Amino acid sequence: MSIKFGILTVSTTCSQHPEKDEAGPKLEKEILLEFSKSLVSYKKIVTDDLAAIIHELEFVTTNCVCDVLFTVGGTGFAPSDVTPEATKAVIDKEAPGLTYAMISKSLAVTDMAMLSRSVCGIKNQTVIINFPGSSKAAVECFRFIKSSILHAVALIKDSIREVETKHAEIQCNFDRNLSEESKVKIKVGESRIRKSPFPMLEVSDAKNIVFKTVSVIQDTELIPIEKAATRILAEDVIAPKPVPAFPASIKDGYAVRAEDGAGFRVVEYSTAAGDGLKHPALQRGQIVRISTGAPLPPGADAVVQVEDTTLIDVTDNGDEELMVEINVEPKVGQDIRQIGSDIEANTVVFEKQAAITPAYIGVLAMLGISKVKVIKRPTIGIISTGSELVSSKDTLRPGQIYDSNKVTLIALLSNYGYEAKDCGIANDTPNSLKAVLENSFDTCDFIISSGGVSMSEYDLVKQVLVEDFGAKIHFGRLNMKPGKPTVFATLTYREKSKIVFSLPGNPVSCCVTSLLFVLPALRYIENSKNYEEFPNVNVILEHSIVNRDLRPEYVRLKVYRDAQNQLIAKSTGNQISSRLNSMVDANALLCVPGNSSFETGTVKPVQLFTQIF
Ligand SMILES: Nc1nc2c(c(=O)[nH]1)N[C@H]1C(S)=C(S)[C@@H](COP(=O)(O)OP(=O)(O)OC[C@H]3O[C@@H](n4cnc5c(N)ncnc54)[C@H](O)[C@@H]3O)O[C@H]1N2
Ligand code: MOO
Ligand SMILES: [Mg+2]
Repeated sequence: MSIKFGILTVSTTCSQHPEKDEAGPKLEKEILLEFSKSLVSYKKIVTDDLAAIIHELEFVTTNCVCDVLFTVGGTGFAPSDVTPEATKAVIDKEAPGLTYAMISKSLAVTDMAMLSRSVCGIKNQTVIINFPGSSKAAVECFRFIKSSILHAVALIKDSIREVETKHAEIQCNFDRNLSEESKVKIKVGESRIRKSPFPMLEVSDAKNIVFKTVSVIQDTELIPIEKAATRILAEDVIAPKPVPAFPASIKDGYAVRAEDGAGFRVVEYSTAAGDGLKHPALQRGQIVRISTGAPLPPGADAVVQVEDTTLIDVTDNGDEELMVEINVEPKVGQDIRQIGSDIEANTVVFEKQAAITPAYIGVLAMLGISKVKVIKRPTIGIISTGSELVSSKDTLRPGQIYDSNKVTLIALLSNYGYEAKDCGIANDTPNSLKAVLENSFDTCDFIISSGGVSMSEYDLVKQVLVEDFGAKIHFGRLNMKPGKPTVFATLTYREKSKIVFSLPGNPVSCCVTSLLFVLPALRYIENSKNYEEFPNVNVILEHSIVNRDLRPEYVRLKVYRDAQNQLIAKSTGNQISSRLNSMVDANALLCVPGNSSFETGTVKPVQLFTQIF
């Protein structure tokens, strides 16, 4: 993150003779030495005048001229020293920790630090920090607080990436109680690898390795039915009560005694859905007006729909029916849902290992079941790696790009019902990778990272996994395009097993390998017995497809139905693995063997990973 600094020298003498200002220039030099990518965007000298200082502070903070503004001078006991008063008048929030740090560390240098009245605080998005006027003291104070500046600015600007990385580092160091550095050293010169040490595996072999390695989860949990869609039942569901629990009318009409047959009848009362049974049993010749879903009154054994009746008489005010003619011979049980006719009590409604669909949830609700026991899912964490990455909420510096993999992966998993946690972005340095991975292992069991797995000296993910976490790399290179450097690893962290997929950083490679390995692994872990691949369907190719690479290529296709209801497939355009647009409308993958082509009109099986709309 680049920071904009400001220096406001407060000195009546220097405002008249700027060449006498020593502290300002020395501080500037020190800032640029420490924050090489940052700049000092504001420099000014004002007199020791309360109004003049306030005016400058207001100007800088209102116009976001800088992120951190150091005032230099005017913090002592002299009558003219009013910088702290001006600062207090401007800031919204005080930052006494900064003041405390400066004073306590300065006391180790000189007792005179006792006389400092320095104030620090925040106004809008700017931190204001009062330094003493002597150049030595100003530079010293800067050194005392410089370690907090990056994080302070990131927090104020809500710079997600910087904050997450810092938190991960702090958390990691805190947990270990020591700032243990990564054991990995970046390879230089002749030690850089020029050939991958990992054998190139076929996709099918890699998948078998994944299925054999991931342990099948036995844990269960009780969750509210509202959250149960796509989850796997851990036990049979037995109906605690019948549905319906009372004989209910299927029609709007009249509850009758079938043996009374057709003819004129007295309408005793009316009953609607939701009404309880509060009336005595029907006697010969009596009927009850009834609505669909209402409980059948006692004594009634059939319902005659209103269309099969004629109104004969109403009350004087015309509101209530008195007499109706039943036009058809009713049959016993006609238009009645008997008790348990939808679901019988004490029967197995759903068997364990069923995947819960929305209608399952409705049936559970019908049975009065509000919680359901399901197979526990691993906690999933997503990491992006790359020093070039910035959250799309942040501002880009030259050479940086927005992180798209993390949000894509989280959304992709959510699409298939899996919740995943954002575990931040790691820089391509051993320490940052170690800290971010470690933080993810603290809270997650199934980690998906992207980037940093290919051949450069900054592709350090595998090394950090092995050297810092003792991971076993099950595979590190696959014969596929995109997705060649895909990594699958397992490790034990604080006595718990962790599964790690480190996917290639190219956005398409990351998506395709998620569909081919990550999702299958998650589904297999949860329900290995009923595991099924995404469906294969035959499609007609709208155009020829050529693969010039030696690796089998997983071409992204859009499958649609033509006017004759045939399934047609067309490519989603340029298939380069950086072009995420080739994924956006894709609903299928076609595997084209290395160095071969498929002709227009040929029928090929594709793997459908989402619906055909
Ligand atoms: N000498 C070789 N170089 C490369 C090989 C190889 O076999 N030999 N393989 C290539 C292939 S194939 C792929 S795929 C990539 C994979 O690289 P990494 O996994 O190491 O990923 P990075 O180098 O970190 O990044 C690659 C590319 O993707 C962009 N990226 C990374 N993360 C994100 C993200 N979260 N959001 C958006 N974009 C991201 C990154 O900026 C790079 O442009 O390696 C080839 N090289
Ligand atoms: O395998 Mo890389 O994933 O071609 O782009
Ligand atoms: Mg790389």
